[in-house]
Amino acid sequence: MRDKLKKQEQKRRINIQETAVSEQANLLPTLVLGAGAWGTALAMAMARNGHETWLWGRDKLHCAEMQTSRENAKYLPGIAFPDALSVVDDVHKALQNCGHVLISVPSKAFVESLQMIKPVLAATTPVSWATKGLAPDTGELLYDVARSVLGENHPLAVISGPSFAAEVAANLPTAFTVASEDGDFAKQLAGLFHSPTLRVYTTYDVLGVQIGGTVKNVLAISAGISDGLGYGANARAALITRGMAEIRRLAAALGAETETLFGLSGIGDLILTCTDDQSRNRQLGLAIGRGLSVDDAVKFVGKTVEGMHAAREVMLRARQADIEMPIVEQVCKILFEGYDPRESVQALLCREQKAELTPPVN
Ligand SMILES: NC(=O)C1=CN([C@@H]2O[C@H](COP(=O)(O)OP(=O)(O)OC[C@H]3O[C@@H](n4cnc5c(N)ncnc54)[C@H](O)[C@@H]3O)[C@@H](O)[C@H]2O)C=CC1
Ligand SMILES: O=C(CO)COP(=O)(O)O
Repeated sequence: MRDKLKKQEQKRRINIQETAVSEQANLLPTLVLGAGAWGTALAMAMARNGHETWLWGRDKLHCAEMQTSRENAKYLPGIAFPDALSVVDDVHKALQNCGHVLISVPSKAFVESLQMIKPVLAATTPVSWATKGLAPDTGELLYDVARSVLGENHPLAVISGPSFAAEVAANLPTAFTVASEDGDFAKQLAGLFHSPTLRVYTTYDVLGVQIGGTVKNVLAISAGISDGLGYGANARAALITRGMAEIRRLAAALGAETETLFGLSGIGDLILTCTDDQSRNRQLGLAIGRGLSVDDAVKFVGKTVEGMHAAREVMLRARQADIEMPIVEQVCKILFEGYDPRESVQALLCREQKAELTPPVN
């Protein structure tokens, strides 16, 4: 009886996989721009589903190495590329022939990537990105930046959620969210990734997903600082919870759905990055808390730390919206004004007494 059930389950799984692969096979290839950790892991996830995926990186030598070794030894060593993944040299040709572009570069290179694809891309090719952050200086949401550079005709989507590249590449169970105002595109994009190890949810709330994914990086720096100072588990939990209140205030002020912030791209990613040492934002905070100067901590981590880039812009958006974000404010003071992390924690503790919840007014 047990064997029969096992066989039925195996058959069901094979059927699901075959359906997914045959549906995806009808789609034109996806071009992933950015051969760092995340771009590569996402490309591998699609290719494992049988979807033809092209990976492009700006570093020609790195790309040549990947073509020969069939792995990204620089960012994800020891994990072989699936057959459906190819590393491409000619980005213009790939842009002209792909069915979808996924941008996975750091936020500081996002506009540059859009400007590169704009003149070459067919008029209605969908564009998605996995970049987390805001436009440098202006603090604009990347969705707005993409609309303004690409115009109205390209369906757009954001990929976000609690997902370390190394774990996705290693095929460990993961869930994340795809957000788009175009429901069909959201479903199609989610389908490219969805597999027995990768659950992909869809939403229309592009605003909430972007805010959660951006602010959690700044908060992960604060959690790292607190842990680096040795302040303990209570302090970390307080920072995560009060940090969540800051995300919620900013999101509400900008018009996002509160529910999104309690989903994968909000609390999910906040917990992940504030608590696990794989997070580069947390690593930066830990190094600062343990006594390194900000410059030395940046060198020590030596990788993309989006919270460092987003902190000022998040604060700018908070001031424009006239809301308080005291943890983000203290992170900015430590990162850019030379504040001692201990003074900053004191400043947070010495804030006036507040109610967590007040009774509703009749
Ligand atoms: N690594 C992770 O686990 C995750 C990363 N992300 C986000 O994905 C984005 C990319 O991060 P990672 O891949 O981790 O960074 P990374 O540091 O591993 O790689 C970034 C890549 O972008 C390339 N790059 C930089 N400027 C470029 C440009 N102008 N044009 C083309 N390529 C350029 C670099 O050469 C490098 O290969 C970030 O916004 C990050 O927050 C999101 C979720 C998970
Ligand atoms: O966004 C991430 C996981 O969801 C990666 O976090 P870090 O950029 O802090 O490593």
